[in-house]
Amino acid sequence: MTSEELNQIKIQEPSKEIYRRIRSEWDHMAKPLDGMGRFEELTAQIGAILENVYPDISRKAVIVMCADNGIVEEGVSQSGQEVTLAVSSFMGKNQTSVGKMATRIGADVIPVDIGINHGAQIEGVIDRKIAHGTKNFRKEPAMTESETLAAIQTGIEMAAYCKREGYQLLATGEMGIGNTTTSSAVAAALTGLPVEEITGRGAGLSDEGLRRKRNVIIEALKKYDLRKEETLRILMSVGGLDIAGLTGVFIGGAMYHLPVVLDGVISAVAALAAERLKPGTRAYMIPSHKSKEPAAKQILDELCLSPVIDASLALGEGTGAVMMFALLDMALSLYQRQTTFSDIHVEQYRRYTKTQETKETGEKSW
Ligand SMILES: O=C(O)c1ccc[n+]([C@@H]2O[C@H](COP(=O)([O-])O)[C@@H](O)[C@H]2O)c1
Ligand SMILES: Cc1cc2nc[nH]c2cc1C
Repeated sequence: MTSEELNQIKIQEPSKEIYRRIRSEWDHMAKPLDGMGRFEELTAQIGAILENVYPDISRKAVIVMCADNGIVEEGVSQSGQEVTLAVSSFMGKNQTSVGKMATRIGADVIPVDIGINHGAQIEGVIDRKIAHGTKNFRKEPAMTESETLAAIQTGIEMAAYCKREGYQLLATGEMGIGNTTTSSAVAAALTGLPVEEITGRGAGLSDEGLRRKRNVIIEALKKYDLRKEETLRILMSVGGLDIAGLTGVFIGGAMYHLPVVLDGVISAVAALAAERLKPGTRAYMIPSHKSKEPAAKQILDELCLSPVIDASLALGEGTGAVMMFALLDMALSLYQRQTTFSDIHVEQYRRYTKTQETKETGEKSW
């Protein structure tokens, strides 16, 4: 994919009419007004995206982008790159955390090798390797422009594949040692927020390691002199193949009308990159949780996405998004098998306040 081809992609809005109808259906149900809280809004958004007043989300998949990061050489993570291969190999057998959680609720895990630093073909992992990991961004840009665009294209193609396979709800996940460093660097460059404020300990790091991680990012941001609006150059310089791949999954979700549930900080950074590259993509994003990593809250605020789970999760792989799958399943099962006020012979509750009136008309601006 060329940057020109990326520029030409058009994102349409989800259906406001279906959104309004679903909000109104929730109001007919025998329950307090807005009793299902944020889930009324989120299920309406899912229906609007899938263009169905009674959306079916029985087929769900989490696309897990697996890749290595050259910056790990600088001691920004507790382990080495070999752990990416080790965990990804188990993921191919559905034996990591996300596999266990997804199996429990009948969702599929689709691991993608988009850049693991190893030559082996991994059983159960889709081989879309673009490079054997990225370069060490302290010394040179993490990726070339064509690698970055190829990673975005891979993500878009994975969303297209899921659409063809009949999935109705996607989630983003990743596995890659060092990717909280790349995520914090991309987050700082996209938002202009101070590195100290948005860089955490990732999978686990000593005080000295955290100081080193912050300094490496500060130094790189000076070196590349990135402007907030240069999304592609930011991804290339200090990002990763997994982040760029997930950026593509968000864009693909919007192109093929599939809702995409975010996971943790890496997903959130990719979501912001997607919205910056293709404004309007945000309307297809479903928040899940607020990661323990400090950048997550700031990025979600920037996207005006409000997570429903606040449990200091920091596992990655798409685990928090799969938890959200279960919650959405429950909310929709209630909606689909609804008992209405007329079923129980009680008059429907009315809306009185101004905000309630807005909800009644179902006005939604994405
Ligand atoms: O999802 C998150 O918010 C999250 C927060 C901290 C760590 N992780 C996971 O931990 C790995 C990155 O940690 P690190 O310390 O190597 O940058 C990577 O494989 C992520 O899936 C994930
Ligand atoms: C073991 C392990 C599993 C992971 N899953 C996602 N990130 C991870 C990081 C580590 C270190």
